[in-house]
Amino acid sequence: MSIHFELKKITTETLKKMKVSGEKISMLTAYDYSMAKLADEGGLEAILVGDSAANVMAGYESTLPITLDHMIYHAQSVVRAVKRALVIVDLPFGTYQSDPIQAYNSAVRIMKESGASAIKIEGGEEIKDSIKSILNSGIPVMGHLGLTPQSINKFGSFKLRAKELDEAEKLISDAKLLEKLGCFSIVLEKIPSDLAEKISRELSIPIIGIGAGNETDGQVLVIHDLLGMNKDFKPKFVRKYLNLHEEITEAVSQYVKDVKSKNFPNKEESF
Ligand SMILES: Nc1nc(=O)c2c([nH]1)NC[C@@H]1CN(c3ccc(C(=O)N[C@@H](CCC(=O)O)C(=O)O)cc3)CN21
Ligand SMILES: CC(C)C(=O)C(=O)O
Ligand SMILES: [Mg+2]
Repeated sequence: MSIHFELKKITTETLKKMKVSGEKISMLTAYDYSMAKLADEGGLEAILVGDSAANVMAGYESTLPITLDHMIYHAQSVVRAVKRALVIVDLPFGTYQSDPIQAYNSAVRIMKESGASAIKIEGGEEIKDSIKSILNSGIPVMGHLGLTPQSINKFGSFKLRAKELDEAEKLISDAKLLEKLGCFSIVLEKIPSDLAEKISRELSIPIIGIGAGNETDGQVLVIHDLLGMNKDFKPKFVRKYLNLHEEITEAVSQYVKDVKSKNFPNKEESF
């Protein structure tokens, strides 16, 4: 299969134009050089260095433990691989909520040390001063509303968000606020499809959904989920395009067999 898209760097403006023209935006996560290269060559518009690295890369139960230093390390690896996609980096838990100066310092470190093009930040009204201060320094900001995993200890579960009217109204007003502040895009996670559709229609910035139906302006998934690398994580919103868990464990056990039987290495593989 050949790469038939234009090899031109995607910008936040490209995503805004795609919304206007009705072309859907595809985004996946990546945390390391090899996977980011594959993702970029597959033709994604955006690559998210998600704080889901805490789960996927480091095996933590939640996204809370990952540090700014860890996120910068992942972002540096991804930036070295990517030629075309827009690289966006999650601000991790505890690096932006206390005040606008903390948020500014964290976002500036990511941009300075990784070379990424934008940051993503979880929350609405509560963190508006932090978002403003990042935007004021010229850093593009992507919002993230609905199921915000850094607040899992407040929510208590990964259940559908904004099912009830009061939470849906708060989400709509938060989304409008993020647009007004100047965010270039918003991720909506695990909310009813009709609510995500309404917000996508009412706002002029691109809305990227995960578990938010197919009427948003684009979609995002964790790449390991789409590749079927983790047997145990299968929420309803994931579509598995490969079953790499099976492929890889089978390859490894074939290798084990070959080593034990001295089938590997053979003459051609030896000096
Ligand atoms: N591998 C991976 N994929 C993700 O999409 C992801 C992460 N990790 N880590 C950070 C957050 C956490 N996310 C999550 C986690 C769980 C559900 C979820 O639906 N969990 C349950 C249902 C929980 C319930 O209804 O009570 C499930 O069906 O697996 C959704 C998003 C999304 N993010
Ligand atoms: C699932 C996406 C939106 C995310 O925030 C992450 O991977 O950290
Ligand atoms: Mg995240």
